[in-house]
Amino acid sequence: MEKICVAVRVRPPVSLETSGGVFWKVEDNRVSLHRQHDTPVSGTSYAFDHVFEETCSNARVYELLTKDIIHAAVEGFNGTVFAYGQTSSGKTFTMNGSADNPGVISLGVKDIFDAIQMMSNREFLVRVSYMEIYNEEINDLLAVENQKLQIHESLEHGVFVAGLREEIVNSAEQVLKLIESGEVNRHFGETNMNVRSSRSHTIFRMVIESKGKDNDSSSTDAIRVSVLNLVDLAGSERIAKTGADGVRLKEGKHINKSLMALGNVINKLSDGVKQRGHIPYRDSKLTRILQPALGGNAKTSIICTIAPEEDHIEETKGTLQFASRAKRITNCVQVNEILTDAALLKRQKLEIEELRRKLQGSHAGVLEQEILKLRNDMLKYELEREKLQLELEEERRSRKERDQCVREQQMRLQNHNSLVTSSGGNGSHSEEQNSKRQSFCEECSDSNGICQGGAFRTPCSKAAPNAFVVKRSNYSRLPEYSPLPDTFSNVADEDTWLKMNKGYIADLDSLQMTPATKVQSFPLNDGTPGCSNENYRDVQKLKRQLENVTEEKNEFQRKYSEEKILNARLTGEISELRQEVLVIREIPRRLYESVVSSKDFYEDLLCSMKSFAADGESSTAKKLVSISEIGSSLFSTLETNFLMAMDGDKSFSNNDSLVREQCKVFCEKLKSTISALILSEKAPIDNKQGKNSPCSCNNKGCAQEEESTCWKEKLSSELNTIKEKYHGLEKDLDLNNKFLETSKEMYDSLEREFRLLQEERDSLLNKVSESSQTLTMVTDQKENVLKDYNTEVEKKKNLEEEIKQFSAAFACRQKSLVSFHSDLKSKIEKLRAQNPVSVPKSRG
Ligand SMILES: Nc1ncnc2c1ncn2[C@@H]1O[C@H](COP(=O)(O)OP(=O)(O)OP(=O)(O)O)[C@@H](O)[C@H]1O
Repeated sequence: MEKICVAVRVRPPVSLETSGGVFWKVEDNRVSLHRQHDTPVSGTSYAFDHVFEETCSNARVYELLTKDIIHAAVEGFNGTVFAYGQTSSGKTFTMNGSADNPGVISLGVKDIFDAIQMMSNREFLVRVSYMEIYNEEINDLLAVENQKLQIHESLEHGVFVAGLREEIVNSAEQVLKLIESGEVNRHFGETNMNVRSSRSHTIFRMVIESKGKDNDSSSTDAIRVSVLNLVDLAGSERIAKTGADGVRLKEGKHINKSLMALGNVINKLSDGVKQRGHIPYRDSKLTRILQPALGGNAKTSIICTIAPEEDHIEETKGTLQFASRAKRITNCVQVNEILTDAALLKRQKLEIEELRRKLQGSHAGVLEQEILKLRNDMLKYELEREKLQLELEEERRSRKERDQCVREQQMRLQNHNSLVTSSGGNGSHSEEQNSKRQSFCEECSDSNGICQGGAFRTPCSKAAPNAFVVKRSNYSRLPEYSPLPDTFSNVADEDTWLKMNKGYIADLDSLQMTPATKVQSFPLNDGTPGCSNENYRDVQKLKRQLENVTEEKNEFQRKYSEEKILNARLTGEISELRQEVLVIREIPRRLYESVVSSKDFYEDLLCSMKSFAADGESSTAKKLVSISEIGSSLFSTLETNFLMAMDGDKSFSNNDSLVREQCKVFCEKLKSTISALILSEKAPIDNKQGKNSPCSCNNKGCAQEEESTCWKEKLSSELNTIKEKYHGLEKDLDLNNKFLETSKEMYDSLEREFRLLQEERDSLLNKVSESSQTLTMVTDQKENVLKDYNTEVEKKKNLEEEIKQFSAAFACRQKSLVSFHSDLKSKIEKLRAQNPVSVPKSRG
C-alpha cells in the first residue's frame, strides 16, 4: 500500500500590490495563513509532501513530485499526475509550461525515452493518446472526428475509452509534436479570471509495454504493461468572479460538477477502508477515468495550485482541504506483469537449476537423493497442476458451449420476436434492425470474425516498429477478446488475480455485459448440461409451427388483398351502373311528361276537330268521338305505365302488351277515320276544284267549305305528325324497356357477385381471427420458452459461480504449490545448513 503524494504550488501574485490584510506563508512543506504582522491565523496551517513557493520552477516540481512516477511507469507501475486548483492558479502552467520553463508533461516524456534508452535488456512499445472531457463529453484531441467517446470496462484493459486514437511512438520529439497538434483542438476560453482558461479536463496518456530481450537469460517472458496519465484539470470557479455567461457559464457548471464528483471520491477514499463504503466513481467521466489512480493500482501525485491573492482565500482554503483529504488516500501499487504459462514454468525451472548448481560438488549422496525426490514431487505437482488446468479448460469449454447454447436460444427468441412482430403486420422495423446489426458486425469483424471496428478500435493497430511490437500485437490479440483469461495458470493467487485486474475486482456477471461482439460463437451441443434435447426440440417445434402459421397468414393476407382489389373494382363498376340506372330511371319521367303534353295537344286537336263536325250525327263526328275515346284510353294507359315505371313498380312492363294492343287499335281507327275523312271530303273538293278552281264565286257557303277543307288538311297533317311522334315514342319505349331489362339483369348478377364476395371476405376474416388466436398461442409458448431461457441463464450464473469457486480452489492449490516450494527451499536450506558445502565464489 502506498499513499498518494500531494504537493501545493503557490502561483506568483498577479500584481505586487498587497492589500495589507492576510497572506499565505510557505515554510518547508507547510503552508499557512498569516496576518500582516506575521502572526498565523489559527486552523489554517496545512502540511504536505511538498510545498512549492512562487519562485519555484516547473523543473523542480517535476524533479520532486513526478520523476519517480515517470521512472516507475517505465518499470511497469501505473502512474498518474494531476494538477488541481481554482481557475488561474497555474495548473496549465505546471503541466504544459512554456518554451523557457517546460512543464511536467514535456519533462516527463523526455525522461521516459531517456529511461527506455538506459534499459538495454528490455524491448519497449510506447503508445500515446490525448483526450479532453468537455461538458461531460470525451473528445479525442489527436483525432477531431472522434467525439463523444464512451467509457468501457474489461478484464484486459480495466476502464478504458473506446475508440480513442493511440499512436505508437518512438521518440520524445514525436510525442511532443502530437501533444502540440492535440493542444490546437483543446477548448480554451476567456474569463474575467484568466484570458486563456482551460474549459475542459485534459488527459495525456502513455501506455508503456516492455519485455525482456530474447537473448537475456534472466528474462522470464513476462510482459509489463503500465499506464501513465498526466492530467490538467479545468479549474473550479465562482461564476460571480469569472463573470461567465452563455457558453462559459454552461462550461463552468460542468467543470464544477465534475470537480465536485472528484471531491466526493477523494472524501470517501480518505475515510479509511472500513468506513468508506461505495465509492462514487461513476458519478462523472473524470472520476471513472481516474479510478485506477484513486485508490487503485497506480502511483499518484497531485499538484494543488493556489492563488496567493487575498481575494481568493476561500477558494485556496477549499483547495488545501481537498489536498489534505487526498493525502490520506492509499493506493495498492503493483508491477503490471502478464505472465504466460511458459514464463511461470521458466521461472520455477530457473530456481531449481540455481539450487542444483549450488548443490553440485556436494558428496552427500543422501542429499542428492533428497533433491531427486523433491524434484519428483515437483514434477508430480506440475502434473497435478496440468491435470487441474485441463479440468479447468474442460470446464471453460463447457461454459463456452453453454454460452453458445444460450446465445442461440436468444437468437431463436429474437427470430420468434421478429416473426411475431412481422405477423403483426409490420416487420420492417426488426428487419431494419437486423440489417443494421449485420452491417455493424460486418463492419466490425476481421477475417477471424473478431470485432475490431467502432467501439473497440483501442488499441489502434499500427505498423509495428520492431519485432517486439509484432510479437506483442500477436499476443495482445489473443486474450483481448475473451472475458476470462485464457489460462488460470498465471493466476497464482488472489493477489495476482487482483493484479491482472489492475486493482479492480471484476464481477463475472458484469463481464457478460462486455460487448457481445467479443464473445466467440460455438456450435450447439446437445450434451451441454442445462440445455436439454427436449428443450431444443420444443424450440424447433415451436419455430416450425410459427413458420407454418406465418406462411398461412401470409397466404390469407395475399388473398385478402387480391379480393380487396377485386372488390374495389366491382364497387366502382356498381357505382357506374347505379349512375346509369339513375339516368334510365329518369326516362319514364320524361316519357310521362311527353305523354302528358301529347295528350293535351291531342285533346285540343280533337276539340277543334269536333267543332268542325257540327253535326254530331255525321259519320265523321262519330269516328272522331271513337278516336277520341281510344286515344284518351291509350294516353291514360301510357300515363299509368310511366307513373308506375317512375315509382319503380316493376309490374309496369307486364302492361306492355295492353299498351301495344291499344296502340294498334288506335292506329287502325285513326287510319280508317282519316281515310274516311279524306274519301268523304275528296269528291266535293274535287268538284269544287274542277269547277270553281280557283274559287271565284262570292258565295258564303263556298268560302266556308274552302275554310273547312283547309282545316281538314291541316288536321290531317297534324294527325300524321302525332302518329309519327307516337311511333317514335313507341320505339323509344321499346328501347328503354330492353335497356332496363339488360340493366336489371346486370344489376342482379352484380348483386350476386357482391354477396359472394361478402361471404368470401367473412370467411377470410374468420381465418385471420383464427390465425391471430394461433399467434396468441404461439406468443404464450414463446413466453414459456423465455421462462426456460431465464432458467438457463440462472443455471449459467450458477455455473459461473462454480467456476469462480473453482478458480479460488485452484488459486488455493497454487498457493499450496508455492508453500510447497518454500517448504522445499527451507528443507534445502536446512539440509545445506546441516551439510555445509563450499560454494564457488562466482556462483555465490
Ligand atoms: N508558477 C507560475 N509562475 C509564473 N506564472 C504563472 C505561474 N502559475 C501561473 N502563472 C500564470 O498565471 C496565469 C494563469 O495560469 P494558468 O492558465 O496555468 O491557470 P489555470 O489554473 O490553468 O487556469 P484555468 O483553470 O482557468 O485554466 C497564466 O498567465 C500563467 O502564465
